[in-house]
Amino acid sequence: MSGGSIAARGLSLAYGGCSVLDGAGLTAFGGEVVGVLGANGAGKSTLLRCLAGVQAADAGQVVLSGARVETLPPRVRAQRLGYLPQRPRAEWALSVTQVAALGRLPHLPWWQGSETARRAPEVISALSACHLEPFANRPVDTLSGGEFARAMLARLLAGRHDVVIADEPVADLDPPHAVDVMRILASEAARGAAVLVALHDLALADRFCDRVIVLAQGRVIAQGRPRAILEAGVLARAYGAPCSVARIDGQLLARFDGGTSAQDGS
Ligand SMILES: Nc1ncnc2c1ncn2[C@@H]1O[C@H](COP(=O)(O)OP(=O)(O)OP(=O)(O)O)[C@@H](O)[C@H]1O
Repeated sequence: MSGGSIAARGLSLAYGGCSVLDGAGLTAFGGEVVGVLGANGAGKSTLLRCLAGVQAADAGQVVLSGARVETLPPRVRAQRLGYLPQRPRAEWALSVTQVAALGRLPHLPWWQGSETARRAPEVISALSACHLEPFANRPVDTLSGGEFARAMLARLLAGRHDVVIADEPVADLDPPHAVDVMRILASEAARGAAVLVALHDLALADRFCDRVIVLAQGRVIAQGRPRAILEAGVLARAYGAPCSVARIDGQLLARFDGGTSAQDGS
């Protein structure tokens, strides 16, 4: 195992005096999938952006495999840490293979261009893992929402990072593809990566995460093994709604007042 890790300590951030992160901290070690949960606006994406080094916090530290993230040269950081934002965009109509190959560029010397990256075994296996072979030559701006999300995941996987951060990677996916993506993230952890994933699907979090971290109003209100944390009291606090929790045939069912969120995908 590569043994990457990422830790945040005391991250705070405010927009115009309005606190978004309030002393948030977490650690993810190589070999584990850590789910980041919380209501809309709880601060999940902001926390993950700070961890990825694409946004600076007002206070606090991020340590990537033992080094303060801001001290790492951008290329080294890009080699060690892969980040999939919540709503990734493609600015050009590159093919799916070209997009996946972008994930290899930090690992290649400057004189080897995108042609080398496109042929890299990491790119080919990432396309295969994301079931993208039929789309390999398609411009990404012709893909459906879920196909596009998988192409962006392939770019992330092609980087073979020590730390993988994915912000709601299953949001656009049908249930079987959502399960596939969680299995892929679990296999990233199995090869030694520390995986952090923001999720709204509580059943997938319960099934695939080794630990979960629950955010509310920019603070970590609970963390631990899913079976211990995903219970009615914590979820009601996190989502601000009465909640009951059952496990039927091992699958988590979280029912919120006003509707049932029969979490899909198991
Ligand atoms: N640039 C900004 N200016 C002002 N407020 C912002 C800005 N970016 C984020 N926020 C606010 O910060 C809070 C946290 O946003 P964030 O995107 O981190 O939440 P989230 O937990 O990822 O939510 P969701 O589940 O809806 O994706 C929200 O209330 C959001 O409106």
